[in-house]
Amino acid sequence: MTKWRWRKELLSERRRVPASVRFEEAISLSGHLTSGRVVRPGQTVCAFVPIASEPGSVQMLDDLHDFGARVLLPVVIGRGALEWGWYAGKDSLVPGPYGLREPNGELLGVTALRIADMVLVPALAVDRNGIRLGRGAGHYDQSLPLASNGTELVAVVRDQEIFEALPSEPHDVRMSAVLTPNRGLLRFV
Ligand SMILES: Nc1nc2c(c(=O)[nH]1)N(C=O)[C@@H](CNc1ccc(C(=O)N[C@@H](CCC(=O)O)C(=O)O)cc1)CN2
Ligand SMILES: Nc1ncnc2c1ncn2[C@@H]1O[C@H](COP(=O)(O)OP(=O)(O)OP(=O)(O)O)[C@@H](O)[C@H]1O
Repeated sequence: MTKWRWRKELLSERRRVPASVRFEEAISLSGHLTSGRVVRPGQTVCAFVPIASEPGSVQMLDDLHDFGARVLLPVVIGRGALEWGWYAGKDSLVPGPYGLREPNGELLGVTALRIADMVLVPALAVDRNGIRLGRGAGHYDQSLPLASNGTELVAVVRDQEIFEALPSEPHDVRMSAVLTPNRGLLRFV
């Protein structure tokens, strides 16, 4: 099956998930992130503001922040690597392209993710080898090679979105772990 076909099916599955289930799943994701086993206070985490049916919530960003993590969010500038800005609370988010909400503060440049200890990467699915399927804009595939060695790259998906094998291309950056509501953080070997 092509990447395009996978995306279409995964998105239509996600749209069928009731809001109440998404809400509970977001609480679980947040619980894992602030359990002390995934992120430590003082660490820098690149996160994302979920759109449409993506797993997670703005509350999760607040929880991470209250836990003591420093939270960076992506800002889309053109078609290349993502820019980054600090998350400074719900009220600091402003509308961006594709219905995104983005931080309104200073842009820190594309290399800001070098300071991240962990990057939470939005994904439609991930496979057992850490191959991630995104929305197909290629922003993360261009940004993730700029992260420092040892930075944990974590695909955030629903429990049903881990598959045996997904189509991959040479530019796809492998994830080091996946985070799901019910299984928590699973590292790929
Ligand atoms: N929350 C989030 N932030 C992100 C990404 C993402 O996938 N999710 N990106 C990952 O690269 C970058 C933005 N790229 C994007 C590329 C395409 C669409 C998109 O196709 N949006 C749909 C609406 C959403 C839906 O119906 O599911 C659209 O515009 O029709 C969104 C973001 C940076 N920030
Ligand atoms: N490192 C790169 N350099 C240049 N172009 C790239 C790179 N990575 C991806 N692209 C371009 O982006 C397109 C989409 O890539 P891909 O299908 O892997 O996106 P994705 O990982 O699913 O999406 P995203 O990263 O936006 O969440 C590719 O067809 C390619 O043209």
